[in-house]
Amino acid sequence: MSSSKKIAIVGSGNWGSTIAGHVGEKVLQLQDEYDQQIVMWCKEEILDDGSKLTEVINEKHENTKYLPNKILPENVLAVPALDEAVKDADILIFVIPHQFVKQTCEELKSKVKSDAFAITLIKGFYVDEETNELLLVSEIIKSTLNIPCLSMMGANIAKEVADKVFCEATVGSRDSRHSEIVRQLIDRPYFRVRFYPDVEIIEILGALKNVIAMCAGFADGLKAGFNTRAAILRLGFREMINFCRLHAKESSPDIYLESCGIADLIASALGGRNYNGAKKMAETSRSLEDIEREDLNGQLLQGPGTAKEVYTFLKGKNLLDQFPVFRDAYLICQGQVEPKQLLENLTHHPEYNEK
Ligand SMILES: NC(=O)C1=CN([C@@H]2O[C@H](COP(=O)(O)OP(=O)(O)OC[C@H]3O[C@@H](n4cnc5c(N)ncnc54)[C@H](O)[C@@H]3O)[C@@H](O)[C@H]2O)C=CC1
Ligand SMILES: O=C(CO)COP(=O)(O)O
Repeated sequence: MSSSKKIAIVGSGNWGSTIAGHVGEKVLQLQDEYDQQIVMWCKEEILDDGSKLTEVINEKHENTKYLPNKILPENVLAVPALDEAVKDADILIFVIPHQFVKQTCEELKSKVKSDAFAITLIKGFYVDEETNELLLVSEIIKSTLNIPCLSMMGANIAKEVADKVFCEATVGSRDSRHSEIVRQLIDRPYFRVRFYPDVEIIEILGALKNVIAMCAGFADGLKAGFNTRAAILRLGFREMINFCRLHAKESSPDIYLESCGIADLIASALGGRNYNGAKKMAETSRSLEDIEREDLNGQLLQGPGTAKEVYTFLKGKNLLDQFPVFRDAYLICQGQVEPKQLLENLTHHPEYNEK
């Protein structure tokens, strides 16, 4: 790595733009160690008034579509060409909706520096169709680009981070040099980070909480009592932990109590987009696809796609009965069962058979 490290943000949505601004401000304080310009890959779009999104971002220093009314530091440069954005980057921060990861990584093949490293902030995963095993975003980045990949997840609703409201996050890293760089770039008095070696579990928790947050939304939309809503979160969290244990039995037990675990679930179930979308669905009977398309102005829900992957994985392992909250979340998203079924099925949850 050269002495002045270059940073590329692969993504420019609601969280992508927020983190670009966050890191942009931070490198101004760090001076010589980091290139002072943050390059942010922005998939080009023509806005309603005919202007190009990248040009608007670079002229107004505001992502008017995905992070309106938040001014970005002037050292954040939106770049429409993916290969140009990552060229010479030493640190790549991946923050696109998970459904675009494979295609984006394919486009990046052989385009990144061999001694670069990546960190994923993306909440979602795939299931490999042949093996029925999880295919994590960090693994796709690692295997396609041939560079190490860390993960960072936590209770980080973008708008609040952009407003500099206190939050924390959990970073998965097995390399102390990379950890130190992430600490330098992210950690601030209002954004504290903690480190664990469990890159994969951190990432799986970040994906799973979107599904359980949707269940909280279904329950709230149905005006379930506070006790029932709490039960959904507890049983959902239990299923998250059990799901993680299917993947890696040796994770640090404390990881579930970190920001990437219980805290992200709480934040998302109080005010995340997946929660809000699911609540609207239960209240109005509009489909999640319609809600996403009509109400979110291009921002994307990660919960429905993840619910499908989780369902496929559990079905392939004949474990659906052990995970009724995850099972019902998918069936509700598909319109195959009514949201109220989720509440009715709680009484038969396998938790009650154990002790
Ligand atoms: N928004 C939030 O509060 C948080 C989001 N995250 C996670 O970060 C990831 C990215 O989320 P956001 O930045 O909020 O995105 P977003 O929900 O704002 O999505 C819009 C972005 O998707 C991009 N996009 C659309 N089609 C694309 C394609 N074919 N290829 C690549 N990009 C395409 C758009 O250009 C735009 O930048 C997600 O996995 C999300 O779960 C994590 C923490 C907080
Ligand atoms: O991940 C998030 C907060 O940590 C945001 O969740 P949503 O995508 O549901 O808004």
